[in-house]
Amino acid sequence: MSTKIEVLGDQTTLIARALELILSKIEIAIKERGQFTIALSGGSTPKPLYEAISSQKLPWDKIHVFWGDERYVAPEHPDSNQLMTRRAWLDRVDIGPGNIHPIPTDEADPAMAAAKYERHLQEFFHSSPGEFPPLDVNLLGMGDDGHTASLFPHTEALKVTDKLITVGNKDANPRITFTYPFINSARCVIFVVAGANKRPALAQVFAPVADELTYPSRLIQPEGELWWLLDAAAGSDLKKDAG
Ligand SMILES: O=C1O[C@H](COP(=O)(O)O)[C@@H](O)[C@H](O)[C@H]1O
Repeated sequence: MSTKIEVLGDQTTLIARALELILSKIEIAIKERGQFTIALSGGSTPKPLYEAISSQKLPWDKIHVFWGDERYVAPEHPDSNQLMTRRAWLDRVDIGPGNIHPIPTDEADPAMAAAKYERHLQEFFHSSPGEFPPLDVNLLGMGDDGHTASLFPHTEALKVTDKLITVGNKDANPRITFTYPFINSARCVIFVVAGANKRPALAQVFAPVADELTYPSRLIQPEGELWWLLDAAAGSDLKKDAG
């Protein structure tokens, strides 16, 4: 694993750097493998990034978009990560429906939806149960409690290591989420984190010793590249080079 931490001045610089990095990964992936696969994060931080991506001229037919987590709500619900992404990015570009891979939220039981998305990923990547196929980029945010995707502190989802997708839990509300081993199988994981409220959790995520069940973002240790892109409000206490 190679870890790079970049502390950017403000949110505009942070988003510009995230865009630059993603564009470089798109170019490499399409050149080397003919397509680019990305899993997106939800929350508020990535919205301007998605807007910035939507203004690029890209080979949309070669780009496949997945989500790393989703609230268990209908796609038109204001809390839906899919809705936010569609409004900020996907509805603004000429990307075909076959390239958009939303997390299903219409099963009677969230566990059935998780299993359905897992099967969809296995079909897309031609992988077998137990295999962890690599996405080109897994974009992540981090909550001020140290959660990432919908891997919340001290929840059952943190124990799931034999699946790609599982059911997360936020204040007794189900969510669908990538498991941490699946996130770790990505070629490149990019955290984009902004705001002073993230500082205490970041200090624990980068501490030499801390509990992974309390700070789930510590579980993200991909074999490939790991990038932490932080604005100064979030990251000014951190050293820029983790080796
Ligand atoms: O709950 C969520 O929040 C995290 C962080 O969101 P942010 O608003 O602080 O940027 C996000 O990564 C995750 O996808 C989302 O479901």
